[in-house]
Amino acid sequence: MPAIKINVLIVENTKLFREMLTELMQSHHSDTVTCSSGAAAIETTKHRNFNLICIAYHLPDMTGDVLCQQLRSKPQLKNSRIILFTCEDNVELLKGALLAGATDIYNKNDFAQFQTYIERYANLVKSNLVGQALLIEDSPSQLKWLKMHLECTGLDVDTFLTAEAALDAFLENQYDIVITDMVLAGKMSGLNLVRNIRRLPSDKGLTPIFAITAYDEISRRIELFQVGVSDYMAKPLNPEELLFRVSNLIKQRQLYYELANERKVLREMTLLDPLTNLYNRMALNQLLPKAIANAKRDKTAVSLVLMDLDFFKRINDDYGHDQGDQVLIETSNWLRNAFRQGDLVFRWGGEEFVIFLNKCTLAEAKVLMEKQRERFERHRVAGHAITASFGISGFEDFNAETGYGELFKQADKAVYKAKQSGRNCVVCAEG
Ligand SMILES: Nc1nc2c(ncn2[C@@H]2O[C@H](COP(=O)(O)OP(=O)(O)OP(=O)(O)O)[C@@H](O)[C@H]2O)c(=O)[nH]1
Repeated sequence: MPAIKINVLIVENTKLFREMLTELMQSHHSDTVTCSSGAAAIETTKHRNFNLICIAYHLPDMTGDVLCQQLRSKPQLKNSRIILFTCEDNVELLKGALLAGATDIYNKNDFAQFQTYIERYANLVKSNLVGQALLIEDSPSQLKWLKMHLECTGLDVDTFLTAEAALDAFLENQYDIVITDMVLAGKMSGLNLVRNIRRLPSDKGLTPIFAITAYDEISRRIELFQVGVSDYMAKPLNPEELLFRVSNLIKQRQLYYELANERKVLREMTLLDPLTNLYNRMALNQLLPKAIANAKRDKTAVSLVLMDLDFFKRINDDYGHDQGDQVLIETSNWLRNAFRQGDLVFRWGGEEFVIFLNKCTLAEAKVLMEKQRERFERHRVAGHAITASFGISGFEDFNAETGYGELFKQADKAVYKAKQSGRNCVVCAEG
């Protein structure tokens, strides 16, 4: 059974477009009602709720934004998605429609875009989640209601009225998400339950926690995030929003596991540096010659950077080896997130890193590395002021015999020059 039934109201007086929309909605098994005027839509929604309303901007008796405003004022349609359709690109008109309460606006001439939107919406609504949820709520009726909605998505749900009992279950079992009210029946509050979970070592402590609260004030929200909840919603809960948010958290969690597993496999293959989790020298020897040969074949420019931290030995000598390690770890985390997909970052050894920049000319690489150099200058790394020197080589001449070995040699010479020139600078190889 799908978690949420899609009820659609289509307000459109052009027969062809009305039929196109109806067909699309029915292909996703939604209940569809059609009207051809604003007045008919107002009448139809007198006592009915729709979670999706599609309105043509030009209706025989009113414009779509006026109808949108009237529908929005009905309490049962407060949270509906209202989509307006127009053929016009008039910015003021579009702005007015959003102000009137439209969720989004689609151009009638780009039906494919709307099809994609509906597919995504339908997939999310009907998504079959696989996982185990721990649900804690002190009101038995609310607990039953929440359990029913969560189970409709495919989740297995264990329920508890108190945090104490829930925590015992949490320690014994493997849950993909914890959904908890903040005010609970026992002595332990929802906040304390979150604190207890976050304190746990290992992956258990990272389980997504979704908080439900009766009080939606800024200070409470900040408090929730501070103790470590992943997301929250204030009562009264809208089941559709709740399920989307819960589904997002579970998918993020699953993605995290997939990445963690991938990393484990790589480490086992001894391609990752154990301290920084960056690719190591062995990975470099496997990946770089191939990447450079591919670039040559595709005639795309690439650049190779050698980055060497300046006076790194002093950190070890003055603050200890652990602090030195922290600097290396934080530097690696920076570098890992600093470049585009397709670029590769390696720990070459000690405090030396190699960065392969795909589809990047020497001039572009210089600008990028200048930014990284400034970043070191501006921000402390693991609490320490440290700078770095960069040597860059690149190839744009695709007929030349230059391969990985030559590029590496040139970058190495350039970084040597950077060190000789006083460090904290970027030097490009002369070719
Ligand atoms: N903490 C820590 N230190 C390391 C690691 N690998 C290498 N080192 C240290 O890194 C230091 C590198 O020192 P040097 O080669 O003199 O380089 P530097 O002090 O950065 O000086 P310049 O490169 O000339 O600016 C040595 O003291 C190594 O022991 C590591 O994994 N962790």
